[in-house]
Amino acid sequence: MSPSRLSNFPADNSVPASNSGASTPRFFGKLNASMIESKFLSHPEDLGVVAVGFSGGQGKPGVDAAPTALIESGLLDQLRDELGYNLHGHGAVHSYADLAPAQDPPHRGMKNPRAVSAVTRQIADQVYAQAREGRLVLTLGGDHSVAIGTIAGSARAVRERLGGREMAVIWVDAHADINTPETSGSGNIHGMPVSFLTGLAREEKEEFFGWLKDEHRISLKKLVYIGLRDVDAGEKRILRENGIKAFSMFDIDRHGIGRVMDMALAHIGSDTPIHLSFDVDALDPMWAPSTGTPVRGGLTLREGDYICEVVHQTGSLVAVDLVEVNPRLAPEIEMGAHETVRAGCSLVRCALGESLFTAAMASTVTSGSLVYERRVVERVHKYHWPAVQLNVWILIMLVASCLIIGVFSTFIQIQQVLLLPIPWYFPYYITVSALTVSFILLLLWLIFQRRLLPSIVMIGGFILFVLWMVGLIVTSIQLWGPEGSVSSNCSLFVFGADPLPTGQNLETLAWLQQRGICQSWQAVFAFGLVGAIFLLWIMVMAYQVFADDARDVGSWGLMSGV
Ligand SMILES: NC(=[NH2+])NCCC[C@H](N)C(=O)O
Repeated sequence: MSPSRLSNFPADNSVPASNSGASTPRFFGKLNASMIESKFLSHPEDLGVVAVGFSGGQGKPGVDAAPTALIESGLLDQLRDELGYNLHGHGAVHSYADLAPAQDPPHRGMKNPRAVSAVTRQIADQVYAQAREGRLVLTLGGDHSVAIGTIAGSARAVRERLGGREMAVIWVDAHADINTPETSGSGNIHGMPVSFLTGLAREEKEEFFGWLKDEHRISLKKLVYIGLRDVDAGEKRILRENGIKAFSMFDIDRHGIGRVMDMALAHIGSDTPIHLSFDVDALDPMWAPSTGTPVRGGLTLREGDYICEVVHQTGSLVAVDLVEVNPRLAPEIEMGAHETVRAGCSLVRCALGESLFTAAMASTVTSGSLVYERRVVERVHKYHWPAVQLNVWILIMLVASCLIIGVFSTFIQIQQVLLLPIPWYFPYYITVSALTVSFILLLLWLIFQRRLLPSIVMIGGFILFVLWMVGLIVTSIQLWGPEGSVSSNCSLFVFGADPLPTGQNLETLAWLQQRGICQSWQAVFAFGLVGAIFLLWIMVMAYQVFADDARDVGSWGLMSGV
């Protein structure tokens, strides 16, 4: 993070706001909004802009001045002149002063509940009105409570336009903002929007977010966090209990932003519209100091830009929020507000396709139909097999298989010596047992390679279980079947022989041999039964290992750093 990185900015961004449009080299002309084909927008070249000058979701004044600061720094001009969007609804920064209630005492501990509810309701309508037209919607906040409105509005429009389809949300933030009124320590609603949007927090009364209906809500399964590093205890519990996909700064350090985004987008899938809600405090205060709740150890500006770029490249983007820029804060940091606004502009331009514009201009080979394939995602699984149980299973199955092989090989020999035919199930059971031994060897090899996949174990276990059951049933029929059953012969002639032959003579030897055969039958049955049960057990074990993984990967399980 050398200061020289600052010089990476396009030159036009450092010129004072209002001339930035004029400073654009003329030959750029007006290009198509984006080189990426939009999957869900009918008018991707149209950008609905909602500028929200609202700060009631938290206590620090100034965040309501952000839209004006962003616009004055030339953001909208750049979107129109350089990225080629047709802007809609960008005429005014809304202050929602008319919605301020005369009195607004706390409700369930929430501060300014009536004001935030009324304003977000109005924002929902504004965003919906733009999104309904099949436009991309950009909301400039405001504090993060405004996302109650933006997401409610775009979720509703997506459902309506795309036949009830659900929308995913990528929430880039240092905070999870998923407190319920009851878990919140501050009472600030900018720490609660996600709980209202997912239905974790609910209210009947219209004036306290009772206007949020199912059509406005998003599923907890379609929510992905990126950049978390300051999560309240109650929020951690909510994330864990609901298995919410969350990539903390720890995950970004470990895997890198590239892999984290691959995993995040793989979770969402390529067939789901995406709403990107970007809180500028996800960036490290080094890049964005002027924000209400800065937390050190955040994203670099480049990482933030990258997130926006790859989300744009999916072609699934339907709406973008940029919130929590507060130009009045961090006056002690030289150019702090300017830098924060600049960072915000950079994020928005990336989300709206700037890098592609640059890439296409710079490339000598790409044409207008530049398409970025999303890389095939390789998910990292960490399966936790119960070591002791697995070892016991392997040992017992080995013993059972070897015993059955031994017994039936002996039986075959005996039949041969006695010149009797060999029944089919002798070689059958030997084959099944040999297969079991091979399966165990395969498992051992996979364990050694650290690639023991539950699916392999489940499929193998199931096939062997079926084969093994056939053997077990045939043995039972031989033992207790209707005619000349082994069991009754044994108890009658062998165990029940009266008097028991004794002494060193052929009769005694023959009796001993017969007793051995009878006992072998019993052992085969016993181990056949044990084997079948153990094969069931390994399938259950594999299923549990699989289920544990599904709960862990990429969700709170990876977030040991928070
Ligand atoms: N959007 C934000 N900056 N949120 C900060 C939330 C901080 C804290 N978790 C709270 O509930 O108050």
